[in-house]
Amino acid sequence: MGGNEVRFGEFVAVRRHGDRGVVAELVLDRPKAMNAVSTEMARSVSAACDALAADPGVRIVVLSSTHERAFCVGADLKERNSLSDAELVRQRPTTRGAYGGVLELPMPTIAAVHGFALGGGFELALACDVIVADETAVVGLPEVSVGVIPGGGGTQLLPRRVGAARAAELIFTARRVEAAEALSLGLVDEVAPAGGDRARALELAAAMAANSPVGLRAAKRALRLGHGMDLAAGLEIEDAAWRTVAFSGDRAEGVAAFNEKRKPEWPGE
Ligand SMILES: CCCCCCCCCCCCC[C@H](O)CC(=O)SCCNC(=O)CCNC(=O)[C@H](O)C(C)(C)COP(=O)(O)OP(=O)(O)OC[C@H]1O[C@@H](n2cnc3c(N)ncnc32)[C@H](O)[C@@H]1OP(=O)(O)O
Repeated sequence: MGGNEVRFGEFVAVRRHGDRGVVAELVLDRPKAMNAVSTEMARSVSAACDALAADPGVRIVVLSSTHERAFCVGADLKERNSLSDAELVRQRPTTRGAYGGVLELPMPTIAAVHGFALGGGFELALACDVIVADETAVVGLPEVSVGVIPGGGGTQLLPRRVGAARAAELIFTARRVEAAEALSLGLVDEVAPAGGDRARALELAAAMAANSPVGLRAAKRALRLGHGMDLAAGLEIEDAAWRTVAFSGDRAEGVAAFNEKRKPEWPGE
């Protein structure tokens, strides 16, 4: 891939975009296996997420793929075929680290999906806040067709996106959903022209990254923690998040910049 990137193992890279690299792109780069999530790949995704979460200079993360026909095809079924039961159990915390790592990134995340995003591949996208697809995207949770269940958060994240009944239909039928229907069902949030998912995701990321990094992270906390709560409890979550920005340098700079009619220079604290 070249350019300004940091590699995490053989199959994952992080590239930085924008002035001061405020947008980080976490790139799935295992083209020989359509980005199937092996133990090694999960370890690398987990390590990349740990590094991004700890970097205050990263305002937005975009999850993308170098494979021409796939975002990610899910768990590595070849590797799984060779694992003993004990090895499968031993391997799960590593894979959990990858899915939990993406889900728990403290800054807004955008998945750029083209081609196949199936099983654990779509679950990685579901762990992001926004999913930008292109016209070639085909998404789904086919796990029950191979004798397992969506084990990367899909049984919990999908209903939160499309409702319990539609999530049940999609998981029980194991069917694949093409881009136009995926958009109509709310499985993805935008559909760009074929080949345009990454460019659109980076464009969206740049627009978000122009805003206060403190505000972005506090708003994500409120959205994530409050989702599904009753209104009173959710408002308490919002109040707690508000307190983390109310006395921040970003708030002072944002208000001053507005009144001085200039672009803010966010201190990020
Ligand atoms: C959020 C917090 C949660 C915390 C808990 C987290 C716990 C962590 C553990 C969970 C991990 C996720 C688990 C997940 O839910 C389970 C799964 O993902 S099961 C797998 C689901 N995926 C699939 O079923 C897709 C399988 N593949 C296909 O259907 C087809 O390959 C295709 C993608 C539709 C493409 O079809 P074709 O174009 O015809 O191409 P081929 O089929 O010939 O494939 C090309 C080449 O790629 C290999 N390949 C494809 N998919 C996989 C795969 N999943 N694993 C390994 N290899 C794959 C295929 O074998 C071919 O290889 P070749 O034969 O050429 O060597």
